[in-house]
Amino acid sequence: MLQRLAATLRRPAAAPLAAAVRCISSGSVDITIPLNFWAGKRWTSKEKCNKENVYEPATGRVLCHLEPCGAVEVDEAVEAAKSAFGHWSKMSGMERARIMIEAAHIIESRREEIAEMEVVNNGKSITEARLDVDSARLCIEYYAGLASTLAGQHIQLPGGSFAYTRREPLGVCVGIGAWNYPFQIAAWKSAPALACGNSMVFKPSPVTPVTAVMLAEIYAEAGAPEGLLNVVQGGQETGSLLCHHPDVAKVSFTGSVPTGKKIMEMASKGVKPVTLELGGKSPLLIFQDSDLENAVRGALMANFLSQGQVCSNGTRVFVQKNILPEFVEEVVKRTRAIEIGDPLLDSTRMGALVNQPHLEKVLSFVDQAKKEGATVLCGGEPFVPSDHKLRGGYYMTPCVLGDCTDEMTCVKEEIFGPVMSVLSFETEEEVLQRANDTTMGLAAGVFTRDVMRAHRVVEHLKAGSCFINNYNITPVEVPFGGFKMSGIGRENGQVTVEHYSQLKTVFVEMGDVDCLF
Ligand SMILES: NC(=O)C1=CN([C@@H]2O[C@H](COP(=O)(O)OP(=O)(O)OC[C@H]3O[C@@H](n4cnc5c(N)ncnc54)[C@H](O)[C@@H]3O)[C@@H](O)[C@H]2O)C=CC1
Repeated sequence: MLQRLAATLRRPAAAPLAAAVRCISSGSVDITIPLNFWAGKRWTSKEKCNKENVYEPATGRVLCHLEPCGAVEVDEAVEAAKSAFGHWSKMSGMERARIMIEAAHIIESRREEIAEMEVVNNGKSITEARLDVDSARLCIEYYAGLASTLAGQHIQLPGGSFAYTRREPLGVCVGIGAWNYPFQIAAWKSAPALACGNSMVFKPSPVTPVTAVMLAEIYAEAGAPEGLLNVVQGGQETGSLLCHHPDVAKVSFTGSVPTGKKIMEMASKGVKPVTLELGGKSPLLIFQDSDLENAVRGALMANFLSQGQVCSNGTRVFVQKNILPEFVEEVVKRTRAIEIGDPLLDSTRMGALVNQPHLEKVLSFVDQAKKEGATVLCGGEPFVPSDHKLRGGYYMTPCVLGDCTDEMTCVKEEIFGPVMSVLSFETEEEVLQRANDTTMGLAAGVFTRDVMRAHRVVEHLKAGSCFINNYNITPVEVPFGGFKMSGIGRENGQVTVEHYSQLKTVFVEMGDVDCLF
């Protein structure tokens, strides 16, 4: 394990390797080895043009260079996946499960190393990165468990004839990921795909190319056939080559709504099924009979995980008028206390946003909110850590906006940063109408002690993932996905098997052919 990491990273000459492996520090990592992976090996890209810098958000340093894959490399990766599909799809569910469980064990043993690389490339706190690695592992374990349960039906027909159904894999699936949960997204897509007997070519976001390759290597080390999970690097051109590829059977995408629409359009040319996990502008409803302590905790969890860069975040926090002052006082106090800084430190609760343009975009939403009449109750400013090496990092103070109204940009548009908009409401009917008044429908939450109200409200919320008295909980056994423009299909849970397999019906005649001619 240590050797593999040593090969992955080039450290400053003075740093003793063993010590450096045990405690990566922000600003100390350079990645020089290739980040593409297919047919069981890492590959450099043949396309030397359009090289892009990949940054370390905590420091603003260049971490590595990304060379996007072109048509030749995409073909090679798809070819490798086709070849692996030939072996993998013929294995029994139990045989596939054994390899997936082994991959989960390797992830467990390399938890810290993977989490550290996620932090270095993404900027989130090490505490959260560890949980993401755990979620990836659990997802692989969960689908390994389901692999041997895939089965069809037997249907008795007249005269002793019968039919049966077979649940078959689709073939080579493509996964395209966003930058906010790089390792976890790769696992959430590959685990159900592989459990169903498919192979996969995964394209991470060009902003966070590092950890998906580690997952591909882990499957290979666990005994998967060469080419089972392949990683090609690149941006929209590489993604579009994958979506249009004639040997690709399905595309599963996580990212923004505008890109999701393009993916669907491209896939439609080949009548390929898509799974789309897109953005949100989710509501969180806090009624006056809530347990206030839990409601405040829920609002913080709904807004500030991963520096607010979470698709399911409940950024429209509707608070019933009577408890608004108390709620705001407590939420602001706790937001001010969030420890911002070096994401590799255990004490840090909020790291750096993913890159400079994104930080500027989030800050401009705060400026716009002020212009439109919202009150900044705390935060919303660039943050410069005292540690000198972090001064080029992309930090901001988490922000709570008060006096918000439904028409404001901060309430209508997805900010994808640590900005909570607080709104006041009076009645259940009113808040439901306002909560549903959006083209998105990824998630929604309600805090109340009234059990009847909780279920009534949830029934009327137009969102794919609803939370009662909690928020942003994503156990892998539970389906996750959106209504309306937040997406199509689901990730996690048993239902996802249906999105990565197809049903074949076999009719069996036991008598003579009843011919009309
Ligand atoms: N619903 C969900 O589960 C999640 C949704 N998101 C959404 O993702 C967005 C942020 O992530 P970004 O990476 O900026 O999104 P994005 O849509 O810009 O990019 C996502 C991925 O699509 C690729 N891509 C871009 N254009 C493409 C094209 N024309 N053809 C094929 N691939 C293309 C990118 O290279 C990247 O890998 C937010 O809006 C957020 O809400 C993020 C995480 C989870």
